[in-house]
Amino acid sequence: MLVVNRIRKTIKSKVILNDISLTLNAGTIYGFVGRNGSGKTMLFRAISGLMKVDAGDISYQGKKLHQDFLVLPNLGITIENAGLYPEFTGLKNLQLLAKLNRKIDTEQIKKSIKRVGLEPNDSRSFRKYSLGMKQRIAIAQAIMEQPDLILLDEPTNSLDEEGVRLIRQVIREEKQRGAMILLASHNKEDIQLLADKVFYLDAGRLVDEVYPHAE
Ligand SMILES: Nc1ncnc2c1ncn2[C@@H]1O[C@H](COP(=O)(O)OP(=O)(O)OP(=O)(O)O)[C@@H](O)[C@H]1O
Repeated sequence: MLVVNRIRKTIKSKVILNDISLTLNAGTIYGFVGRNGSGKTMLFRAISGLMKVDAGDISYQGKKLHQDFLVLPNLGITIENAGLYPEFTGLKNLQLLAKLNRKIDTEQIKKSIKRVGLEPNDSRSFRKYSLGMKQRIAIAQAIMEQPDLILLDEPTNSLDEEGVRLIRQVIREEKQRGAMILLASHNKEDIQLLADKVFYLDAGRLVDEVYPHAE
């Protein structure tokens, strides 16, 4: 279980996250919606541990972030530019990242690349990838270690129709595997089709909890 307890964040006197509390469970997809700049990405950064909050706390399986661990363990995330090297292939990039945790081997990395519809042995460097391919490899990286918690920020952005279908299927499979998934998206269909529960953010505040199939 992930518990976000009254977190606040102010940057340059602007309140970015305003007293946000959430209790989230495994095997569930949570949708986060709201206008540009409403705080979805910042909330994900706070939950992952990439950004410290000014007040409140975040705990996962009873352990506190920044106290018991620096970043959440067993976390897959697409929000950052994943730190991929432009000169290396997608596979080589993921192999380098996988070395950090030493949890998976090349076969498992290749499987993850295939799952998002890319060719693991593609010899092109990441620099030459199209926007959609970059998006796919970021998702492959987020899921490759079978994390318990997956944070996806606009995962279907810049994907073609087939890519959107495929990535939605991957997200469903990850849920079935038991992962907790946080999904920020401006794509209404993503939210309606995938989310079990939806939170609405407005100017850093969690204003509403809405149900995706209500409309
Ligand atoms: N590096 C930064 N430094 C200062 N303020 C920032 C920074 N990044 C984002 N912000 C501010 O934080 C607020 C929340 O931004 P955030 O990126 O979380 O919004 P979002 O809901 O993800 O938006 P979008 O729908 O455009 O992705 C905005 O007011 C934004 O200007």
